[in-house]
Amino acid sequence: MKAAIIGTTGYGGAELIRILHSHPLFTIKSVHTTRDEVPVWNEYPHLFNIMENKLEQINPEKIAKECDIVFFATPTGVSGKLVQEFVDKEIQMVDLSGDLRLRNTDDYQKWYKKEPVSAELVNSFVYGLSEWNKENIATSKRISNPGCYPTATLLGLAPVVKENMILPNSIIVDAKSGISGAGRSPSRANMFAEMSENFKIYKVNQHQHIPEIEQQLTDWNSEMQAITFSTHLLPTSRGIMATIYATLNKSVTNEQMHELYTEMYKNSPFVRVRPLHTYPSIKEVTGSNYCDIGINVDERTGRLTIVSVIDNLMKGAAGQAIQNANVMNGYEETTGLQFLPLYP
Ligand SMILES: NC(=O)C1=CN([C@@H]2O[C@H](COP(=O)(O)OP(=O)(O)OC[C@H]3O[C@@H](n4cnc5c(N)ncnc54)[C@H](OP(=O)(O)O)[C@@H]3O)[C@@H](O)[C@H]2O)C=CC1
Ligand SMILES: CC(=O)N[C@@H](CCC(=O)OP(=O)(O)O)C(=O)O
Repeated sequence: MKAAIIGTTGYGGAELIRILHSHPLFTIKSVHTTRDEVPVWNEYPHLFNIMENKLEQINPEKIAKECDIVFFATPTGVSGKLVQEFVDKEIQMVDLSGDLRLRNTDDYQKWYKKEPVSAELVNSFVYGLSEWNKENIATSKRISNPGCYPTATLLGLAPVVKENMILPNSIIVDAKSGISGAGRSPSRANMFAEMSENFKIYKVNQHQHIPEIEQQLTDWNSEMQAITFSTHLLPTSRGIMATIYATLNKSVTNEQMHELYTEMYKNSPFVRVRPLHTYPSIKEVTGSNYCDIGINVDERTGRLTIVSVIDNLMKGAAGQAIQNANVMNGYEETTGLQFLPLYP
């Protein structure tokens, strides 16, 4: 299948190139920009002598004629508009932004502070949390890829929320992300001198991923209530760790909880539930599409601690986008994604 990438010069676009370049079933037909039509390696010297493509302006007619699938690695507020230029065309779409995830368009307006696209357009996209929405992804041609923090958080919480094992108002998510999560556009807050040897909290109780996480939690279990969700910036390039706390609604042992997680993810090749009393670090998934999860039941407090780690650019963005494209096309979900974590 022939693929086009829009938003190529950003970090998500670069990661899509890294995966698609060696994918056996997709080839990169065209890569797009709103800036100069220069060879990709001008923008990304690490692709010198590897990728000959020139960046091209975005021409929806031409892209739809030449390609079978288009990936939008474009900012929120941009994707929603671009997608509308493709809806009347025969082409599969995978969008990495937040524009097509929230079914309640008032929520979008409130949390993103931008004009939403129509609910009809949002509803024509399937939410691409690959592990838990496979049937819908397989029969769709339009995927709205989850946010990076929601991916780590939701994969961590799914077993206990679906099995109704926690108090509905007790979820606290303490999440941390590497700086590439903020994209490639420079900002003062993300400069080396600001971020090296530093650790910051940001968007306190205001993060735009809160309604996305709550939407999925209540889809799974209508009892679920508002969550507390805090985001922090780590002085690393990649990686997300979500440390999640929730109060159990009954007495459960560590062994029972571990069995539940292992059972629920036994058919999910990218989710690795760690053995009891071992916990993942972000470096153990860097460069790969894995989400690694460690759990612990604190018998003293009756609370569950869940640690969920991903690479924000892989399982949190481009990796999951390709996983969804695989599922959408009936390919094995791991195709072209079997990267080992890059360690150390
Ligand atoms: N970084 C991450 O870890 C994650 C990102 N996401 C989401 O994925 C999307 C891409 O993220 P990321 O790669 O980090 O973002 P970047 O800011 O790094 O890149 C976005 C790219 O979009 C292109 N772009 C900007 N404005 C327009 C426009 N008006 N029309 C067309 N293209 C435009 C730019 O390319 P050019 O200037 O060449 O046109 C730019 O390089 C975002 O929506 C982000 O929220 C989701 C999960 C994780
Ligand atoms: C580290 C960092 O700044 N991360 C970004 C993730 C943004 C993102 O992925 O945006 P959408 O999913 O909403 O499109 C943030 O916290 O806003």
